[in-house]
Amino acid sequence: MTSLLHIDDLVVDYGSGERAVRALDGAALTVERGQTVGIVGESGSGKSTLGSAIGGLLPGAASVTGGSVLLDGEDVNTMRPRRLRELRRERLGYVFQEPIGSLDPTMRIGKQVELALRGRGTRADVAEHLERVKLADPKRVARSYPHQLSGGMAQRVAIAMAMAGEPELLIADEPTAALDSQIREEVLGVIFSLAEAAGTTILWLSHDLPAVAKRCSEVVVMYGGRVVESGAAHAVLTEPRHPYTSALVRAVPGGIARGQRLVPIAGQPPVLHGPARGCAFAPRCGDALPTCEDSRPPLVGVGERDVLCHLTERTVGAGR
Ligand SMILES: Nc1ncnc2c1ncn2[C@@H]1O[C@H](COP(=O)(O)OP(=O)(O)OP(=O)(O)O)[C@@H](O)[C@H]1O
Repeated sequence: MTSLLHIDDLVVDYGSGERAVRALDGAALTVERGQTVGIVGESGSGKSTLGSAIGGLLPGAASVTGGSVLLDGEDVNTMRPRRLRELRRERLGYVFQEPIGSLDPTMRIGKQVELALRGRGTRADVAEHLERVKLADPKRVARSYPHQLSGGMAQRVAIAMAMAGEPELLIADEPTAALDSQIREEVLGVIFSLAEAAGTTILWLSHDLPAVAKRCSEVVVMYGGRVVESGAAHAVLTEPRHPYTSALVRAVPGGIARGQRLVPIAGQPPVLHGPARGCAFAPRCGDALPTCEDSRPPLVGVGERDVLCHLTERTVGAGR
């Protein structure tokens, strides 16, 4: 069966010419139906660019200069605009960090939810969708305008709208980053339980490793616009193979696995202009070999996971 999402060697630049920033430098990823996938990595690793590229939602400054994004076998990059709009409407849902941005400030919430139900929803349907995201007084919320809601309420509305069409794939780009810590868990709980009930696959872009370890079946670790390690979330985050994943895990206060000390990652993530010559993490990697600086690492399969690393290649064997 065709994978729900298959991204191969995806290259995205912001701007043009020598100063163009390479946000994705050959990103590769496969997501199967029903998985809950956490995409993690420091700021600038390319998570949001990847999330936007899936729905053809990259800003005007960005251009796809290589690779493919196959949704159920169809290439998003070469799709006609009409087909792309149809796909976004019928199969994809997006939730962003700032919920207010996804709501129309001039329209009552009830009307917006009704539109998300493609105009087929009655008042009772609208109230039911608002109730599902655990809004205390759905009728009052339906009569409100976006500016009358708190950030947490607005995010619940945005989730209700994204899930209204029961999408096959929900892309949640740091949906709780702008919310108070006590409601983060509740909002995540709403997203994951609605997705489970609807059979929706989740791609959650996050900085929160412990939360990803707790909620996701798979994890994808990004660095310098590439996926450097991916596999079952628990296995990858408790026994990382890539030096960058190890460093990220060690940097979590309290640690993903007990007994690990807090170790900040020294140095800064790269801003690439054109393809990285070798491994983008090499300048910050304590285990780097001479080859890491000038030869791009191969993807190595280790059991059920993939690791993009020369060291792993040396210890495990040939690349995929
Ligand atoms: N609109 C833009 N114009 C120019 N450069 C951009 C733009 N958006 C992103 N970039 C650059 O592309 C690279 C990848 O950024 P991206 O936002 O995809 O990473 P991220 O992992 O989502 O970061 P964060 O966690 O901070 O959201 C970074 O170097 C970033 O500065």
